[in-house]
Amino acid sequence: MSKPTILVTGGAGYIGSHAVLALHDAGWPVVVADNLSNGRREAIPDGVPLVEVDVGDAAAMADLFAVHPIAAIMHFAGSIVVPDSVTDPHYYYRNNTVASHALIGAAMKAGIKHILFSSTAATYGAPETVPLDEDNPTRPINPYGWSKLMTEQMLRDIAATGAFNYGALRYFNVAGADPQGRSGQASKGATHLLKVACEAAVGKRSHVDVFGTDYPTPDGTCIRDYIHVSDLAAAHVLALEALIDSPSESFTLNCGYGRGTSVLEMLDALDAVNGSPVARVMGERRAGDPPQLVASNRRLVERLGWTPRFADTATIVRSALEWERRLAS
Ligand SMILES: NC(=O)c1ccc[n+]([C@@H]2O[C@H](COP(=O)([O-])OP(=O)(O)OC[C@H]3O[C@@H](n4cnc5c(N)ncnc54)[C@H](O)[C@@H]3O)[C@@H](O)[C@H]2O)c1
Ligand SMILES: O=c1ccn([C@@H]2O[C@H](COP(=O)(O)OP(=O)(O)O[C@H]3O[C@H](CO)[C@H](O)[C@H](O)[C@H]3O)[C@@H](O)[C@H]2O)c(=O)[nH]1
Repeated sequence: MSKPTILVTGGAGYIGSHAVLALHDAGWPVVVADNLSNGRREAIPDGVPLVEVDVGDAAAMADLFAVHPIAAIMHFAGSIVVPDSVTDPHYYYRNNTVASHALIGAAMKAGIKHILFSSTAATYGAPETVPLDEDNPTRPINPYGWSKLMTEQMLRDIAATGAFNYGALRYFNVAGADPQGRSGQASKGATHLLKVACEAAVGKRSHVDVFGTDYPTPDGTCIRDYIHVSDLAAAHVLALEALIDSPSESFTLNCGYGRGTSVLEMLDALDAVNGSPVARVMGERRAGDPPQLVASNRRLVERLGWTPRFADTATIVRSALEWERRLAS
């Protein structure tokens, strides 16, 4: 039987483009909705239609749904920089929460029955203990985390009426690039640690700043759970299948490896792969950074049968560096 068509919002962006590749590789028809505010047309494979649209524009989304027979939505579109959400919370609530509300309304009118949502470990705030399972209290410490948690709440309440089922995937720190070199992180003004460090490795920056060396961690720098973007994309395909197979069940799942890596450990791994050290400047803490975020992925593995393929830190770093070299060449 042929597969139904999936709408990927934000499919021209970093993670969304990897999900588009995973769907496309597995034979799912895909349509991308992206306003290209932070995405790249080149990230979308040939043959996949791109509709340039703001997902918060309900009328434009209704037009899209009238033209394309969409069975399910993977909703990646949104704004992602935590410090920006602190300086401009109004914009973050608009582009994340309000736009999602409009998209959900248009999807309901079009009779779409499955929504997979990009949520975040930022919904947990600054937890006292790790690893975190999905029942940990959600107490965001920045507007970005709140904007995502509010969207989760809308989905939960509306799904309870039977309108659709949904999956909320709470990503931990997404890193790396497509092992075949077809996509990677390309946005300008990058702020993510490995991306910034790879830019320094290829000479686009003079150094990488280490934000805080006095955290209560073994080496004093923050600990995160870095997940390879292609493993995350594979989890999305499994989650989509679960939503379609069990239309009365919704779920919230952490996406990480259950492994903590400090900032310095990540930079050491890059130096090893690069073969020469990237200059580091030890600096002050960055506002809003929790000391540690590590996932328990027990539910993800049990619920979806997810098996990571690219978890090795050197593999993550190598793919990110190769992509950065490709961008620089
Ligand atoms: N990168 C991470 O580590 C991380 C971690 C947790 C959650 N997430 C979530 O994953 C999703 C994707 O993140 P990413 O890192 O790929 O970011 P990204 O900026 O590369 O991709 C987001 C895409 O959405 C598009 N977009 C933004 N607002 C839009 C709008 N209103 N209408 C249409 N398109 C719009 C952008 O043009 C871009 O292509 C986001 O929702 C983000 O919050 C990311
Ligand atoms: O140049 C840099 C960039 C980052 N860091 C440090 O590296 C760690 C990771 O920072 P990132 O900016 O790469 O990622 P965050 O942990 O801040 O946030 C990411 O993961 C979160 C969930 O864990 C959210 O989902 C968010 O959207 C996503 O950007 C932090 O301790 C940060 O202080 C540096 O030392 N130098």
